[in-house]
Amino acid sequence: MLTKKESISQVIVTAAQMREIEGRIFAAGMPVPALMEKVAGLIASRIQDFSSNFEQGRQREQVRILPPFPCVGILVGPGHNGGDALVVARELHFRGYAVWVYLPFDKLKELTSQHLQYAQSIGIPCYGEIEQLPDCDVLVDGLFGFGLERTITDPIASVINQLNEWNKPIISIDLPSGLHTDTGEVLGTAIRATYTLCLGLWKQGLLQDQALDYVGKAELIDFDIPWADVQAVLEDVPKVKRITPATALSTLPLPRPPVTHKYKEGHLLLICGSRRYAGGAILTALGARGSGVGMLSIAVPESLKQLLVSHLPEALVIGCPETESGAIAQLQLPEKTELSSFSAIACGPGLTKDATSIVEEVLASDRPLVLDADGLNILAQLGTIPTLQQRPAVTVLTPHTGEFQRLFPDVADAKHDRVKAVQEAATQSGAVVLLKGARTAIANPQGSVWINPESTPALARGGSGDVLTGLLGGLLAQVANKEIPVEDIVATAAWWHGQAGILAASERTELGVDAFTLSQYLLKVIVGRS
Ligand SMILES: NC(=O)C1=CN([C@@H]2O[C@H](COP(=O)(O)OP(=O)(O)OC[C@H]3O[C@@H](n4cnc5c(N)ncnc54)[C@H](OP(=O)(O)O)[C@@H]3O)[C@@H](O)[C@H]2O)[C@@H](O)CC1
Ligand SMILES: Nc1ncnc2c1ncn2[C@@H]1O[C@H](COP(=O)(O)OP(=O)(O)O)[C@@H](O)[C@H]1O
Ligand SMILES: [K+]
Repeated sequence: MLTKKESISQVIVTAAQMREIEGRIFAAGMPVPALMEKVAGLIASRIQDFSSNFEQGRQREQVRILPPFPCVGILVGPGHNGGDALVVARELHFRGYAVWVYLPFDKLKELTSQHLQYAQSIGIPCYGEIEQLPDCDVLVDGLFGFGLERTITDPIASVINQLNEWNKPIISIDLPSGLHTDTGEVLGTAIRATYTLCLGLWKQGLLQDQALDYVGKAELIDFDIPWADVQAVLEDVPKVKRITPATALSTLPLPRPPVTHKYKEGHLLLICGSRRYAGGAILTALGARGSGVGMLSIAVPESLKQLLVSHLPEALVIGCPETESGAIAQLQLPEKTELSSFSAIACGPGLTKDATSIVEEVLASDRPLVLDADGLNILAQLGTIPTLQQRPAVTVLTPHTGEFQRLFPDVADAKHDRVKAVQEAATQSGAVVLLKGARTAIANPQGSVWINPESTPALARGGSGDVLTGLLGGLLAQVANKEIPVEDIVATAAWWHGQAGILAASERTELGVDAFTLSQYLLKVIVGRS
């Protein structure tokens, strides 16, 4: 059972949903100015943390950017994001900071205008021209929040560009001004934040790949939104959620029952590799090993059998007849073994496109199936995505953006709105779809989405996807008979994979996480945590 705090930290909303949730809070009697006061008070305290902890040595990593009592420049927009910023300015002023306000707008919302009047009355300098601005240590960005709907044009666009060029740390309130709240698209131009303090609930745009260059380090400022209001608004819509450690760890097949045997702990069949791509088969198998799966069988071309045995002595390696090009020509399973003997099948890494008949064969099986890499390219060529709906077991597709576009050419651009794209692909295909990226997104056919909120560019490296395929196949095999939604298992694999990358990068730098090393870090992620 998740605590309320954990549940809140999973929720992802669009601007329209956030507005509806806030509308309910106001309708229930919470005054708008009181909520702004509460939220901005929390922001001011967090900013104070960033500098005061510098002396106390707490949260060192977060505060390295700010000296004690930095001079703070506050950027104020016309709406309530600007209102928040003015309350922050007032609070920091009273707490002893040197503060100035920059307000490049004439027309303000009523509440924002009142806060401006008061800020001026207590002597906070307010400027309207960028040329007038004094130096400062940090900028607080309250230009636009979730109310931004139109493209930013000059003169504000050029103001934002100039402020970015100052190269100061910038703390954005709610989201970096200029980003679309839902898609993360840059609307003309946007503030490049060092930190984003997202208010109340995670905004979807902050978890879209195209926003990440602007978001910096993001954290949630929880201002006690009643859970009942969140539920009421999100009740009938497909949920978009962040994968958190609590949910991922609770999906792991741990602890094992005391009385069990290897086949009860899942039997995974991997079908991978070719003479040309031998390494992909090894990496996939190492990913599967990392999952703890009870029994691992690996079908590879005959000429790769010895190589696989030498790397994975515990696996049953099945050498298959090969095509002239060195791809698997035919699945030759051991006697009395059928595809239906396995708990799950993962197929694709390193196959080449010459293994078409193999992909057809696994698609015709009644087993949970993960298709990746050439498995996906072959599926796209076969044009049989519509038949996935009729498979008696789940199909999981794990494309990167290129593979995604080949598989789903009529789904709107996967670069523009990855959440919508992955939802459409899953609904269209009846498969669970994992769209790889910096913020990997996973959707089920009903449109529910998980997003992995943490990863590392260290994973942008050949072979790391193979490790994920093996890990995912191994997890699926272990929990195939349990009542866990498949998308939760896929999300757990994505989280585990990302965390292994983060851990490896923290010890070895982002250049030190080759795919083999990544596979060796899988175990370290869960030791002591589950
Ligand atoms: N609801 C609450 O009380 C709470 C809300 N909170 C805070 O409020 C924020 C949302 O506030 P918001 O709705 O006022 O919108 P916001 O993001 O400040 O900007 C909209 C303004 O910008 C203007 N504008 C738009 N596009 C433009 C463009 N391209 N170029 C120029 N102008 C443009 C637009 O003007 P208009 O469209 O009317 O011309 C409008 O005036 C939210 O992110 C959070 O920080 C928290 O305090 C918690 C309580
Ligand atoms: N910039 C990034 N940040 C975080 N994760 C990334 C990034 N780039 C790639 N990844 C992850 O690395 C993996 C790459 O997989 P893939 O493209 O299939 O590689 P390969 O086919 O070489 O194994 C995916 O899990 C993806 O989510
Ligand atoms: K902002």
